[in-house]
Amino acid sequence: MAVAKNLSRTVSQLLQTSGCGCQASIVPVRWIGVSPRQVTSDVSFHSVSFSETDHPRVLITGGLGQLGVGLAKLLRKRFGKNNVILSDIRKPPDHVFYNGPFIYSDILDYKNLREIVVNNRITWLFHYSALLSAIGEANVPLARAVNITGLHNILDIAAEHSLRLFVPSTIGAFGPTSPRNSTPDLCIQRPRTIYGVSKVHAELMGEYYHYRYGLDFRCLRYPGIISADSQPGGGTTDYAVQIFHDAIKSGKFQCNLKPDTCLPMMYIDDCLKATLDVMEAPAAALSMRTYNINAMSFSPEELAQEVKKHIPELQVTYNVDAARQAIADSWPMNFDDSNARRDWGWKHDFDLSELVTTMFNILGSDSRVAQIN
Ligand SMILES: NC(=O)c1ccc[n+]([C@@H]2O[C@H](COP(=O)([O-])OP(=O)(O)OC[C@H]3O[C@@H](n4cnc5c(N)ncnc54)[C@H](O)[C@@H]3O)[C@@H](O)[C@H]2O)c1
Ligand SMILES: C[C@@H](O)[C@H](N)C(=O)O
Repeated sequence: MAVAKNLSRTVSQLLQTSGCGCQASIVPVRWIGVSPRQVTSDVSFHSVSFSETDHPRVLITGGLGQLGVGLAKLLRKRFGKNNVILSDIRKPPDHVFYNGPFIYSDILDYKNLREIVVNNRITWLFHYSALLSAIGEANVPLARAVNITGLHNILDIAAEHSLRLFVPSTIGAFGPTSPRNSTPDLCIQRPRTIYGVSKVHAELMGEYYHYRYGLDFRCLRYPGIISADSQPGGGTTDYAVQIFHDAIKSGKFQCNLKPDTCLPMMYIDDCLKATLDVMEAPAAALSMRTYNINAMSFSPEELAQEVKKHIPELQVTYNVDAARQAIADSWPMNFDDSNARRDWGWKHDFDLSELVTTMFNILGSDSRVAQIN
């Protein structure tokens, strides 16, 4: 009886304790032995710390996708080139390899991850590795491994080494039973894709580690992100990037979503700015650990109208992909990001017309360069 009472007191204390009050001694440490390439025994695994005046030492996983290279550029400007390490399982192109530290890292290899964090004295981790919505449905076992098992590795490493951890979530973490117009931070989340399920899992696990072990977990739910100099990696919102490339190349675009499919979207600079801002926000400002962020919502039809202001001869046709359409129909149409705006001052800079003009400024100058060469 006494044991049961003690146990229930301990559990309720844990549930009430804020993340910051947790003890390091209860951090889950996986003992997996020492790899031959690992650091020598006189180095303390728990010596990594940085004061507010130091720059963080950053690792980005899955850094060669649509968002990672841009994030590394932004963080290197702020914290110094050598303080930001990009990693991925793919071979980096020259312009990435020669522009700052790059390292091979498979997030499914726990030992290797730990070695990288220890040897490089990492203090902040941005976890970008994932299989996105459409490609995840095409390979569920791989998506489950990368998005769920990989995340478990990241969480344990981050808790063990007291890292500040950023994990992006997505509009895809909501489903057909969530309010779609608009979708608040806290509401029912029953996504129907492995991508969405894995992202809800990431949100909940990150928050659990925060309250249970004091992990400094920070998470933003990104809308569909639009960028000019990096290609999307197999998502449902990819059409909104492809239209620019096809408009410039051929003046024709075949859209795989219905013309009136409205989804939240954002220009990459806003997305990366929000990511850095939430990581730099004082912990006391964060009333939650997972926030929606938003900039605009539009449909393919509305985007095409805006693109035609720059390329009036553009011809758009629709050849709907049933799988992608079903995903899009289950996602938010509008995203309520009022908590992020209130708590840490989130504010987007790009609306639809600025986004389209910026895309053509970048892609237009690129294509002119290509023609000259
Ligand atoms: N791009 C968007 O519109 C968008 C929107 C919402 C959320 N997000 C999230 O932001 C993050 C980055 O998105 P992105 O668009 O750059 O994704 P992406 O698909 O373009 O890139 C993901 C990267 O993960 C890497 N990867 C795959 N398996 C790996 C493994 N085992 N180990 C290490 N790396 C591995 C891939 O090689 C790839 O470079 C993802 O978590 C994604 O869910 C993106
Ligand atoms: C929305 C986002 O998570 C991604 N661009 C996808 O479509 O899968």
